[in-house]
Amino acid sequence: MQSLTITWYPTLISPPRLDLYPLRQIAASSVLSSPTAGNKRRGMTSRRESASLKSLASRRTSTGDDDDGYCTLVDFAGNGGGGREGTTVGDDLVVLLYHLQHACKRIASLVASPFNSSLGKLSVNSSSGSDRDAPKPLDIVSNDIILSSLRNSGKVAVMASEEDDSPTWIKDDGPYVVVVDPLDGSRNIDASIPTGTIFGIYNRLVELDHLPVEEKAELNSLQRGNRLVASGYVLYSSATILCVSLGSGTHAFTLDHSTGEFVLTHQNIKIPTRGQIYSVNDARYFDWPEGLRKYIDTVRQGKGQNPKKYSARYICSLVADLHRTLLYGGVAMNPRDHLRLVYEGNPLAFLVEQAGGKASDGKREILSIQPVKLHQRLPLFLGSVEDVAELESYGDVQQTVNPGYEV
Ligand SMILES: O=P(O)(O)OC[C@H]1O[C@](O)(COP(=O)(O)O)[C@@H](O)[C@@H]1O
Repeated sequence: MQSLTITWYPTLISPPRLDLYPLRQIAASSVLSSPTAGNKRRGMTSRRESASLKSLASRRTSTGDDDDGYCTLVDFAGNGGGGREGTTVGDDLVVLLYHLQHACKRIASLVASPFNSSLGKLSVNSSSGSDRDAPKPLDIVSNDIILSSLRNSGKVAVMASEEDDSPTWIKDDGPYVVVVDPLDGSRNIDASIPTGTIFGIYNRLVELDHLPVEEKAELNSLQRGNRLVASGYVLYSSATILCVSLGSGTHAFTLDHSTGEFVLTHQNIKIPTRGQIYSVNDARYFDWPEGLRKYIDTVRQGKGQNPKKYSARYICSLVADLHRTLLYGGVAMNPRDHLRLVYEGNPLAFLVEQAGGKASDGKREILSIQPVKLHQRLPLFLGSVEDVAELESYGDVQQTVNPGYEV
């Protein structure tokens, strides 16, 4: 992949390396803490009383309840919030999350920067000859930002990205594998339409350590979605929202620009079991199979299992369309083989299932599909359990006709 050197106006300083940084100090460090609401508490724990940090952490519950109600992502994860049932979130994962969220803040400021508007418009020729869309400079810069954050974390063995033909091996003993779409929806960026970063985190498969680098990089990246340790997205919109699952529930944090922190705003998101919204590019109606047409015609008229007339919403930006679906219910879909299993389908399916929803390719559960190649594409149906199940019951919902759309 081509690399690009671009100067931009950074609004946030680079973080200190936290690879071996004791986790409990992350929450206490004055470099990382917010200067406002949590100030008093953090100041209290910064030095003299660092020994009492552990007791402070245990006072704050894993549900994210805090003495002043201000709970950052690092506080939440560092205090065990959202870990798989009966387990806490390990220090390594918190360090990795810290670096990832910092990278996303940098991308957020880039996406919104008046000095980089032209970056959204250009396309960079991809030399790979693959069937992937030509990346925009912003895609490449975002990719570089994520890669450097993963390197700095010291916790990642391999990164597999939409922007690279093959996975990048980073560190032999990194405990994690990260799959990522650094900037999804960038085709719309010059119109300031919301975009997003999507990521998934797996454990490194130690049983593959003896293999040549290229081989183990690829096999580590092709893990089934049901092996995900964590996944998330960051939505760059009117608010910048980081939505994550660490294996128990789906939680969203909103960027507080006054402190530069992601703050817990939506704990334990539950997708309504039924919605009243469908989200799809329905200009493709005449290329759809019979089953999908019937389903959409039925719910539009209020003649489905939910006897209400459905409404259409389609931003054409996957993270934004999914975020709305998580909150309001319904179904977000792309019925053609377009979205990628490894770094779009799986991470989003994990979030949807952790929020009590359903994720399907129209026939199979997304998380059960064994990926066979990094940039594998598939149809995607995500949303409310009952809506996705009803849609699947029409049988023929995957679009196989794909004339090659220009827009
Ligand atoms: O053209 P369609 O089928 O409506 O696809 C739109 C989808 O493609 C995306 O833009 C992703 O495509 P890329 O990964 O190629 O950028 C999504 O954000 C959006 O949901």
